[in-house]
Amino acid sequence: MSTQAKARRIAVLGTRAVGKSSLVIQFCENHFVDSYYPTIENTFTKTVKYRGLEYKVEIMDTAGQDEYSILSSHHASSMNGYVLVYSISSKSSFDMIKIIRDKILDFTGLESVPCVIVGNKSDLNIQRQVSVVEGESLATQWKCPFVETSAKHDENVSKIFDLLIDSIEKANNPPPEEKGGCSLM
Ligand SMILES: Nc1nc2c(ncn2[C@@H]2O[C@H](COP(=O)(O)OP(=O)(O)OP(=O)(O)O)[C@@H](O)[C@H]2O)c(=O)[nH]1
Repeated sequence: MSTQAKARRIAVLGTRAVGKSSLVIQFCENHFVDSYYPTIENTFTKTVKYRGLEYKVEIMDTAGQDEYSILSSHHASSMNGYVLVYSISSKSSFDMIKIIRDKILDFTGLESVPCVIVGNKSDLNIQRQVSVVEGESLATQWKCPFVETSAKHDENVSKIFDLLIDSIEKANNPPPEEKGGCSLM
């Protein structure tokens, strides 16, 4: 017998042409779009199973942001979690996710939010401008997961959403804090 799926809202953010739509389309519709059509805004829904529970995930694919574009309060505050995408072949797209995260924190007034850092286009290794170590150290700094993906080759795409749901659930149900010195035997 299945219980009702939990609803979770996720925004996919990053600068232009890093592959946000390609990742979402690969995840939800299992194909890769080679051509480039700038997105205005699209919402996709997919039911995923995670740790035996069903989640109805609403994924908002946004228009590419830059340092000047205003992140709407809709994108920034009504979400359960965020996918922050850069392209491994673009250093400036990596710098942009730091600006976008700052904007989210400003909007929400929180010190941290559930997010996953995604270095997309891992198939373009020959054009790499951002090392794996740079991605990993940002993730360590932000205490969030990091994954390199290829929407083109369908590598690690579903992992993005597993990692993010895991982070969202951990943020919603934090493990009980260890109480210093005193434990119940
Ligand atoms: N080689 C390679 N190309 C990719 C990959 N993902 C996306 N692309 C290509 O990169 C271009 C931009 O992809 P989109 O998915 O439209 O990028 P976007 O971030 O949604 O772009 P905006 O809507 O402008 O913000 C397209 O030509 C894609 O085919 C990938 O993993 N590898």
